[in-house]
Amino acid sequence: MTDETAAPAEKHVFQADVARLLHLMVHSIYSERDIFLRELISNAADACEKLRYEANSDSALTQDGEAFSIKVALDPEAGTLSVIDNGVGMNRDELNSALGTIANSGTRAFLEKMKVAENSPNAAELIGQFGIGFYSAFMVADRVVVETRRAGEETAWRWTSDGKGDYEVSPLPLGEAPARGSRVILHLNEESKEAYTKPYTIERLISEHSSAVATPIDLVEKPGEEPRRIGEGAALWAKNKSEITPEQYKDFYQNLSGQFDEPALTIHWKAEGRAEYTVLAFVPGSRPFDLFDPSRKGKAKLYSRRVLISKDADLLPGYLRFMRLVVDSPDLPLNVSRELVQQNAVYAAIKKGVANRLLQELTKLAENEPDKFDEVWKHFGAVLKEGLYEDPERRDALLKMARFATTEKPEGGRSLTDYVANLRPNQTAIYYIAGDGAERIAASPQLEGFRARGVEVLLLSDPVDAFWASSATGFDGKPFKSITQGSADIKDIEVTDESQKKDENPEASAKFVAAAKGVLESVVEDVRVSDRLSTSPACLIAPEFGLDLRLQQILASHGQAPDKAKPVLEINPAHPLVKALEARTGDQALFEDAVWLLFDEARLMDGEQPHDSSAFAARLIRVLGKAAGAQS
Ligand SMILES: Nc1ncnc2c1ncn2[C@@H]1O[C@H](COP(=O)(O)OP(=O)(O)OP(=O)(O)O)[C@@H](O)[C@H]1O
Repeated sequence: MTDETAAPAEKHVFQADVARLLHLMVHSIYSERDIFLRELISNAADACEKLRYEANSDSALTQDGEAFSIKVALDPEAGTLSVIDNGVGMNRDELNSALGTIANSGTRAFLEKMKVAENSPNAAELIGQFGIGFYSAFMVADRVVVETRRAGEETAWRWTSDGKGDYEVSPLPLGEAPARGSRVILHLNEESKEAYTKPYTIERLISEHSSAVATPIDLVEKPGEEPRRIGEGAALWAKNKSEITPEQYKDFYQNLSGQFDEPALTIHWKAEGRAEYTVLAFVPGSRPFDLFDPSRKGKAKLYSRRVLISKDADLLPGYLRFMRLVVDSPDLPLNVSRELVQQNAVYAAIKKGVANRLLQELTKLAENEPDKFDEVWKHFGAVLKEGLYEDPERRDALLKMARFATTEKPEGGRSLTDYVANLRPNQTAIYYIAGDGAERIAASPQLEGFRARGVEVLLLSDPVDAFWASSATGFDGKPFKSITQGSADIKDIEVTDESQKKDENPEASAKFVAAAKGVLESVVEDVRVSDRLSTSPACLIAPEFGLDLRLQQILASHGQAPDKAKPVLEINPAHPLVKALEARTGDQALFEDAVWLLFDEARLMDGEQPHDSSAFAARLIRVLGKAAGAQS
């Protein structure tokens, strides 16, 4: 016996967050308790994959020759269920850090989310997405014992807890310990005892939730019985497509992603040539919780001949990070560190090949099954659009599949190909307006002249839009043009809405514009007559060169304050107010107040504050007073 096995048991208190998680488990998400088995089997499979990897550089770790397997052992009399693996196991330090704290960032995110939705009906999905794993055992057990021995080590440990606040770690005599790996023994609570010691229930749960696990699973129905194989543990991706059922693909996806939805698209192929590799990839049916995580990391599982190299390889460009996939290549070296693998030439070739193929498949879906693709775009369009400025090489392919809300189709789903087919005579550009909130931008005065001419405008309300749209060169030979910047270029397009045809007096307008410019000189670059207004009296436009107004706003909301260029105020000469002001010469005070108010009103319509709030208030009161006939 070593000194350590003679040492007494150590008591530890759970980290505060673990205690909270355990409380939540038992009280809020109790109805989803079946999930515990999937979580424990997934940990057991991970432990096997970890050891398979480590054994590559140290074959002594698996010299006993025992094949990797997971056993689920039932003992109806004792009321226990055990999940036993011969994977990597844990030493004392690993045990303390893995099963006493919350090391996993997903679990932390889960706790945050549950703060908001304590009794959320979607708790099961949340559990799946955040992978709270091991602690879910306490939904069905009033005591959990983990007996574990790290492969290659001469000490073993027993971890015990009732999940109520603390846990104990004590040495486990080698005679009682597994040769390698872990036994997770659940002493089932009264409500769970019967259900989870019934072989057919367990078999059903395993086939529903764990059938795609890449390690064989055996069931021991009661003590002394021979193990019976119920999961073959074959890597699904290595099989022929024709041998795989849609159910199996779905199970695999759910295991891989931790989500409970149906995949929106399943892509499975084998590449041969410079690098040989197999890919099984899925577009999720809903948004994963960490889609907009600032790290923007993808989640590809990378294997070399079924040995897991990395659980979350950074294989995909950031804008494809929503995809879930497995890549297995015999050409990837196993004897270098995980970090170095990512600098390998074969890895680079795989990376390129995978991204190209995934985009091709998305394009195909957009062309052949537009309704299905619309759903994908609804969930992930905002992410895919990041590729428009990040990946110039694939920009055209991305533009082709992109879908937009437009003035013709505010609900979205419009492609640029359809937009271009709908160009009006003399229309030379693809027009867009970018900004916060689809409804707000759809109500922008800058759109009026375009609507009056039947010119379709893209309504871009994702924050990423202002970035790509200002750098993209065009589509199908037509440049993109912001309708809140520069001149409108739509004079030559015929007005289709008769009611919007203007009755103008160019001379009076020129005078009005010159005088208004004198008043607003300090705050605008120019004042001019507008082509783009039909019902509003005025609007603001960014000058031709410089940053688009909306891009300035978006940058400011991200804490970056670009040097703001002065805007241009455009006036609608056909508006009754402007006409009245043109006609009413001689009241300079009223004219100045009115011009300032027009300027501030245009700012308000753009979601900005008035230029000077107290001056704005004073002017408003003065003008209203005059209108009401108040004595000054
Ligand atoms: N059977 C096991 N063998 C070896 N280590 C294990 C086993 N079960 C759990 N662990 C360790 O405990 C840690 C915590 O497990 P838990 O299931 O809570 O989260 P996780 O598996 O890391 O996260 P996720 O569920 O997102 O994959 C694991 O990362 C692993 O280090």
